[in-house]
Amino acid sequence: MQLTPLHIKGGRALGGEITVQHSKNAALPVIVATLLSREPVTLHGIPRLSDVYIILDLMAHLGTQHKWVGDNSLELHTPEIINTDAPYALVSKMRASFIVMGAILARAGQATVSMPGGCAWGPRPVDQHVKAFRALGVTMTEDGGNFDARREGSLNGHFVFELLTVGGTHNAILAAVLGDGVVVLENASIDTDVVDMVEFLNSLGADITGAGTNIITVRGVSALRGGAYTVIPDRIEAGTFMMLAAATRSRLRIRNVRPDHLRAVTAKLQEMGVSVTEDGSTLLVDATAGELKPVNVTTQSFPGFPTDLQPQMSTLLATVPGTSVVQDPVYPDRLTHVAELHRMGANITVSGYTQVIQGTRLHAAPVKAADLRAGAALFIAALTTEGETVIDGVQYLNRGYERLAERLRGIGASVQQNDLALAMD
Ligand SMILES: CC(=O)N[C@H]1[C@@H](OP(=O)(O)OP(=O)(O)OC[C@H]2O[C@@H](n3ccc(=O)[nH]c3=O)[C@H](O)[C@@H]2O)O[C@H](CO)[C@@H](O)[C@@H]1O
Ligand SMILES: C=C(OP(=O)(O)O)C(=O)O
Repeated sequence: MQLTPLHIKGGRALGGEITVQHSKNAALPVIVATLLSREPVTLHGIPRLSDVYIILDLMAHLGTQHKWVGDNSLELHTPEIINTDAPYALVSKMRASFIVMGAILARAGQATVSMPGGCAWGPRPVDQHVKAFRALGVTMTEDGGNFDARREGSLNGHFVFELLTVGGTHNAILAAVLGDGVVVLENASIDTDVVDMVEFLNSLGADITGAGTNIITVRGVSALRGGAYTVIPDRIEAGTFMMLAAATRSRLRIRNVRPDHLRAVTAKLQEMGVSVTEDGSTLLVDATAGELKPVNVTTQSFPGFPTDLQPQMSTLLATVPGTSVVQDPVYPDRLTHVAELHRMGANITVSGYTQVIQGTRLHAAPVKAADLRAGAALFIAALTTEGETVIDGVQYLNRGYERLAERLRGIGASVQQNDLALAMD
């Protein structure tokens, strides 16, 4: 859905407190994982985001009935899988939806899922998903832009991922939960979103051990029961607000945080001279005292510095005097924020996946988000500048930040939008 642009006037410090939503990237696989149970499941902490509506559309096609209960709780029930395909029209809207393959395969024995294709910042390969399925006994064929997966019996065996993949680990676990086989995944992702999905599945009766380590063992069970679960807080949204506080030289109290999910981010901000204090599930970020220092940042899989915070960090560093170097080997083409920041006066030179950033004072300009975290980078940049910045491409922000304009206004930001309505279910 096309949304009207955000009009942001910045250049002044923000203050007060902001509450972080629950995690988009944990909620999506947990929602998909409900496909494995015939019983009703209630999920709490589901952010009202366009990505969530897209996955719910896809699941409705597969046979899931859903009902929102209050603002952020969702009842889901999949008594039967009524279709075993995930068509291009639905998968292409959100590449992460490829993990429905594992869940459909587990429940129905066969799945046909459209190839996810590339995205605004480069290729999003699924070769590791496919290799894992094959190694575990699934017959995989490719035809007409679709992957077809079939299993005769239960999944069984070992697979060593060639690289750390969050979605690949989700997919392989989902495929192995039901049945009587034993699957061992080595070099598995230790990401918080993998751990959250496993804790959810185990709460329904799955038998998965080792989540949060590089070796995950899935022992098949005959069926899952229903239940209720609350998704973890969104560490990427929390990190975005931490960088917003630093970039606007503000003092912000950020609530509903798992500080242990943000250690790499906290350490980098502290290295820059930002004060970050933990108090239970609250972080106090204070960038009001003294000049900030430039730093070098390289993205890594969890627990390293997340690629999903790279554009926001690059923007913060674009405001810090001196030279910083930011490298994103996880997604080497994730650079759509750079040309837009240039329009705002940023001094960033790009070579491969390396940005060399000379800090300066940014100025307002009309800009356009081409993807979600580039959009986050732009609202941070806008809030550092005097004058009015108009940000187009707001539909990308609605993929990941719930009621953004309203919540930014709550910490003193001047953010206007004529039509903030999200697509409703
Ligand atoms: C909805 C969701 O949770 N998305 C997140 C998830 O995406 P996603 O799960 O798609 O990302 P992966 O962890 O799979 O990707 C990590 C790296 O592995 C590569 N790769 C991945 C799979 C594969 O089969 N082959 C391959 O080469 C990717 O190109 C990338 O370089 O983790 C990414 C990395 O933390 C985040 O940026 C995304 O926000
Ligand atoms: C890139 C992201 O999501 P996706 O993997 O769905 O594109 C993100 O959350 O920053």
